[in-house]
Amino acid sequence: MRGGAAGRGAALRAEEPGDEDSAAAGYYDDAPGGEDGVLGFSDSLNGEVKPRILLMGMRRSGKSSIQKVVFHKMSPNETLFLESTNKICREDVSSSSFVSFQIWDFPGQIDFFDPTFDYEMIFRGTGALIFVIDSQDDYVEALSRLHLTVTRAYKVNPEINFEVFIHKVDGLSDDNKIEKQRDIQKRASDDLADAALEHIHLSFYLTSIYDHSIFEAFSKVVQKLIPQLPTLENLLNIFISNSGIEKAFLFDVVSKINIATDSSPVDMQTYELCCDMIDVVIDISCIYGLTDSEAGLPYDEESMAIIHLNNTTVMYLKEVTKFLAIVCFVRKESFERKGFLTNRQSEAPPRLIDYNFHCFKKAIQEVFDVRVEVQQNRELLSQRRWSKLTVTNGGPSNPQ
Ligand SMILES: Nc1nc2c(ncn2[C@@H]2O[C@H](COP(=O)(O)OP(=O)(O)OP(=O)(O)O)[C@@H](O)[C@H]2O)c(=O)[nH]1
Repeated sequence: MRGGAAGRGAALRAEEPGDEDSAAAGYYDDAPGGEDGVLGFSDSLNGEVKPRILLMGMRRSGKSSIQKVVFHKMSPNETLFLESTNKICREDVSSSSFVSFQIWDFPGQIDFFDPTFDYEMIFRGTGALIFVIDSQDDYVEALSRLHLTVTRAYKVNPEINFEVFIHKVDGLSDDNKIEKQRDIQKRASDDLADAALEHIHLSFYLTSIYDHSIFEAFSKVVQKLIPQLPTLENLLNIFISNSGIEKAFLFDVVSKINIATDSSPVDMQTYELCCDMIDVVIDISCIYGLTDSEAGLPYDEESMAIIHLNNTTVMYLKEVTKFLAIVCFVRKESFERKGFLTNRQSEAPPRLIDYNFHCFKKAIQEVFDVRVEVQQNRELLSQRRWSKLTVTNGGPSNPQ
């Protein structure tokens, strides 16, 4: 590895979920503020509205494991010791400028008829519903649960993206995986067709926490919730075509969620290499980049790494924002191409890729600034509406 992962001390973390084990009994803790990461439903619509991703499915299907592996860097083997979830656990993920959402982990077998379970309130603010099916288990009951959940949720909020994770496929042969997916997909669509709801779209993914498939699937779920996705893709396309890059990914460094990529096809191996490179950078920086007094993950504007592979391809990682990194695959000759010459003879011209990256980073910052501005305007507007409402309802300017 050349270059270095030299970033220091930047705060980089998904918000801690709180301790689920300490949650109160019942489906949820309805104390305002939702202590311990367990939602207080009474305050669920207050504050910043973040898209909600729900993790649902049968008991022991792997919901909590998915959350722990993707967002808490838990090693897959450790999930063997996870206790069963017995109430809804909410976690805020605000790790990047573009990725900001809440994950709600549900206990298996939620009872929709339980009066304490206000499913309308939950589904109303939901962006994506991930239904996890254990592929190593009998899935007949899971499919009827999926049908019930989807139809209920759709009635309340037809905008929800329905994502089905056919999970734990690590124990299956390739043929078996395809066969299971085909069967589950067919049965789920038939159930919807029987209820005259064939227009509800379900997306299916084969996942396992023991490889990168879970990160890839989660990335696709999250990408659908990023309104700026087409802009990001466009910027990546411009960047790669002007720099001779073959493939570029924008990653959230903490979760290794791929926020966006250029429009050329993605293959699993490339994706895995990117994840490995992020791990290398963060791990090396953690060990050698921090002094004793510093805490947290060492990642900042100086973080970068260059790895020369043995097939004349170069991997190039660079910090884009506090939480995002770009990872590119570029041929050696394109990587070494120089940009324009400066007026000063003594100065070596910069690498083209570095110069173009600089422009790309600026453009991303602008997209982010617009997002912040829109959010601020929205907040201002709702504040004005709110104050108008309170004045009209009994304030001094009430004409009656
Ligand atoms: N082989 C395999 N096992 C998995 C995978 N994901 C989770 N598991 C195992 O499945 C078991 C149940 O996982 P949990 O995450 O506790 O399941 P859950 O859906 O949250 O369960 P409840 O909280 O009871 O609803 C654990 O022993 C995990 O190690 C996977 O991808 N492959």
